[in-house]
Amino acid sequence: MDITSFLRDNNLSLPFFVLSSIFFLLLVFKLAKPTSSKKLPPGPRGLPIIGNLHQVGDRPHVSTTKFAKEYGPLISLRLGKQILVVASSPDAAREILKTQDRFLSSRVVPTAFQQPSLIPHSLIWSDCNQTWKGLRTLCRTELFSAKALESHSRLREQKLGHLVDFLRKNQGQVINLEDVVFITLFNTLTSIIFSRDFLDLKDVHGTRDGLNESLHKIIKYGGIIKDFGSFFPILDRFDLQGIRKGTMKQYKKTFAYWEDIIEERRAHVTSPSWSSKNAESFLDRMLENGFSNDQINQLVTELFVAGTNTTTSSVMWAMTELVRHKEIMSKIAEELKKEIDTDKISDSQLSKLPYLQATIKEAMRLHPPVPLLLPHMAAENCEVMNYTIPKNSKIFVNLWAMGRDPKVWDDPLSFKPERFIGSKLDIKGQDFELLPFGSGRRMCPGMPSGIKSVQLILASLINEFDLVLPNDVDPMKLDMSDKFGIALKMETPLKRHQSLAPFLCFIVNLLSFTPKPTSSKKLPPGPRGLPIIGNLHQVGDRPHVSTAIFAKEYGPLISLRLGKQILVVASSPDAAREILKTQDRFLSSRVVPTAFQQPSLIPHSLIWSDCNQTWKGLRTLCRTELFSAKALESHSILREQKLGHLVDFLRKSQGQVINLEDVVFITLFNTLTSIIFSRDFLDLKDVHGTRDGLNESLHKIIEYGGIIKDFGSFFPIFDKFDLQGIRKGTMKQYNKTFAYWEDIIEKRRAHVNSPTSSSENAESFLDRMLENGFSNDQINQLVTELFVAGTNTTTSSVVWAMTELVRHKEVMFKIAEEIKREINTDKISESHLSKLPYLQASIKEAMRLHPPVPLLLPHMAAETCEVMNYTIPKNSKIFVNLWAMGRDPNVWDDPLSFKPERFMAQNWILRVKTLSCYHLVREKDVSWNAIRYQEHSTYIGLFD
Ligand code: HEM
Repeated sequence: MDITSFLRDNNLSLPFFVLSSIFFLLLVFKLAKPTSSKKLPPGPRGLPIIGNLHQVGDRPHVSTTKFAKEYGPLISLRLGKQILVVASSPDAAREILKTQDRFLSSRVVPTAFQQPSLIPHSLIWSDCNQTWKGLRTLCRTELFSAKALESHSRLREQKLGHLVDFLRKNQGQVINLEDVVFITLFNTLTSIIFSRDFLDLKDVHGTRDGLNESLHKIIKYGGIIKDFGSFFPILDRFDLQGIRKGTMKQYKKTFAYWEDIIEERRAHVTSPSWSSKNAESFLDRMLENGFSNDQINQLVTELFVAGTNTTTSSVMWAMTELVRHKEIMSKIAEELKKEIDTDKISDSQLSKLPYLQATIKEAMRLHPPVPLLLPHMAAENCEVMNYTIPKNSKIFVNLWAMGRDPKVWDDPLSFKPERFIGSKLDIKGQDFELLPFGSGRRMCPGMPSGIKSVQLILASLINEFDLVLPNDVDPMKLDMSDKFGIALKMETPLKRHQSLAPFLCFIVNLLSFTPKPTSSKKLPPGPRGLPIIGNLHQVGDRPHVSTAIFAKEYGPLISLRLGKQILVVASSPDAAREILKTQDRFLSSRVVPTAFQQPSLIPHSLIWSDCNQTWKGLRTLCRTELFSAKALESHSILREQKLGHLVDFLRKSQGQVINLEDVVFITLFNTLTSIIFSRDFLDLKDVHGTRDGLNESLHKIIEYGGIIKDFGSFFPIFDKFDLQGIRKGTMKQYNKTFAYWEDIIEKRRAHVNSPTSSSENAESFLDRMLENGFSNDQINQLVTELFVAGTNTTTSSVVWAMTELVRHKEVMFKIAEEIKREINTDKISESHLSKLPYLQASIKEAMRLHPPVPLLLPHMAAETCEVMNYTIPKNSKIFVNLWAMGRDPNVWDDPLSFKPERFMAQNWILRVKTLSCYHLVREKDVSWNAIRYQEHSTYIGLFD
């Protein structure tokens, strides 16, 4: 029957038939498409906007293991906009890495590696495209095939020989085990790639620097978990955490090490006489394949980053377990004795060491160097264990959770290599309960080389050295916690254990490993805090006062915890000396207050930079042009002129209510703007009424900078959101401020850049900055810092001193007498100051009781270090409480009295920049009010 007769027979119209057929087909299609109606894998409930961000923590392999216990082997989380799926059972891993491998093998590029010039050439971060296939094939053939491994075996053995020789020669000395293993592996790889070593085992004492430091920084950037740009794509392009920029900086430093070698070999390879048989290294092979410098740099760095850190981490974890399990170490030593009859162990002998191999598997089970694999990404929506994984989800496989799961392993937390003896279970990607190198198309291509290196290093070390814990230290008390990164490392590496001193087996001689003196020491004492917020509720709005009270109870060096931030406060001269002198090198970094964390400006900061090149350059420029004796001398006329304006103004305003703080501020500000821009910006006459315009903006910036309850800094997870609007508010005021001198900069830039310009024509500090090639951002940042740091502190000193003089008329009279006696001109000039010791003593006394920056600006510990027998952990914020010291009866007699006489006998040096208080004393009929005390100002007088 045809359709027309069917319709006719059933009394149906054609349109009705067509519509119902479409409806029917859609229904069938919908029912047949299994994924769309499925749900996301279960997981913990998140918060609005941030999702589960606050629940992931710094050790995501551990937190997701906990979630897996509650929600099952496949869970999903939401970090901002990003969906994360984590598999934590062998079955879930099999579905992801085998069944759905085709759809789930794309990559999510971590922010650090999103470098436009390099990422198109990436092996690790490309999706499974042609570039990726070509690179994997090249690496397989030239680096990891049986033939390639064989041809590199001599190199590997040679580098290991250097390590063993080095350890032998350094018996009894402090050695950083992790670093020497890293250097050995790194030099092996650079020898294969560039035919030369780049690092030197002898440099291992002391801190890392140069190439070694840059590589570790790249690895660190790559391992950043709290990468907010990836959670909130809207923020991504701003690189607010400086991850992309920081990584690129280190990349460039790294590339410079082999730039010349590439050029030299490129000349060879492209010469007409070149033949493939001449190829000496992997570099030659890349050049033969027409690789550009960017392609070479990218591949080489990826091999370094992926290959050295993971292998080092595997060796370190295995070694640590062996130190804890002497019986296993002895069994390996026996196996070596039985099977190896040569002096040196070679690649080819490794297959005879099954117990060593079992030990390595066991160490990788408990401590997989890449605990979540590298992040995979779903290229398509697809289905795993009856759940939907949406396109673009990030996917992790939690090897750490599987390795410790009692459903998968008997007695999972015990270290028992025996479990692998006689078992077919291997680490080569076929057994889904044990996948240290991954599985499927993204599996580690370097596995054959990685396994060989770990086996060879461990065998050689155990063969030559007997690792024991001296001083009867219980090895089971070693700290086994780990730290998440590109490769999982020990939180307290082996070298750090003070008591861990492995010694040579046959020559009984100590070979100790870096004992960091800090590890056994405690934090300075302090009041007990609450969970999460710590001591936040106890600090109050006047931290110099609250910490002075704590110091009375807990001693001169205390520690507090504000959220995540550790705060150390010194309140005695001895503690201050240790911080500012003895440990100055380690404790002089800065914590940038939220207000000043402005990506475009902060790299140019003088106040907030660590003691780096920028900082040194800016300090030198300021010293020469602003604060040297010559510069001070050349600006003295300006200073006296502005002071003259203030005196005139006060004379004219007799009998009126004057805000002393504001007129002093304006005077100092105009002095500084005249030095910098050759003009005044504020007008004394505007002082009546409220502050507005530039004056208001500057005060708002100061206010933002001084906010104490800055929650972003206590809870870094919130920092990026700027919930209190501190960064945004400051930037708004900055922009308003900069507008005041924008035109002046442009005008002077045209002058300075003109062909007729000469250095001798420089009229102002602005001209000097322009001569030095400063950008507008650099100028704005330095100028604002000078204003903020210089004017407010000096104003505060003047106002406090003046207030004390008003309270102590007898001191005021003595100063007046001194001036009358010593100075016989009408106007006081700067050259008169040395004749006024009592005035100077009064200023010292005011500064003792009212230090304008009572806690100094926050310092930061660049390294963990020791002060007064306590540990100050790296990244702690450090304050020195001048206010407490100035009022301490152990330091000063009768500390609360204002007595300039106490300074008369001594020869204390204090540089004073202003004398406005003196003039006010002479004009006794002027009154003032509204003195706003800057008791908790956070600004230092750079030149006070
Ligand atoms: C014990 C040492 C090593 C371990 C435990 C290890 C582990 C891993 C893991 C787990 C992955 C990610 C797999 C995935 O995302 O599914 C990986 C990827 C990778 N590894 Fe290794 N690795 C080691 C040594 C090496 C070495 C020596 C090299 C090269 C010199 C290397 C080069 C790579 C590369 C290039 C990738 C990315 C592959 C791709 O995305 O296609 N690895 N490795």
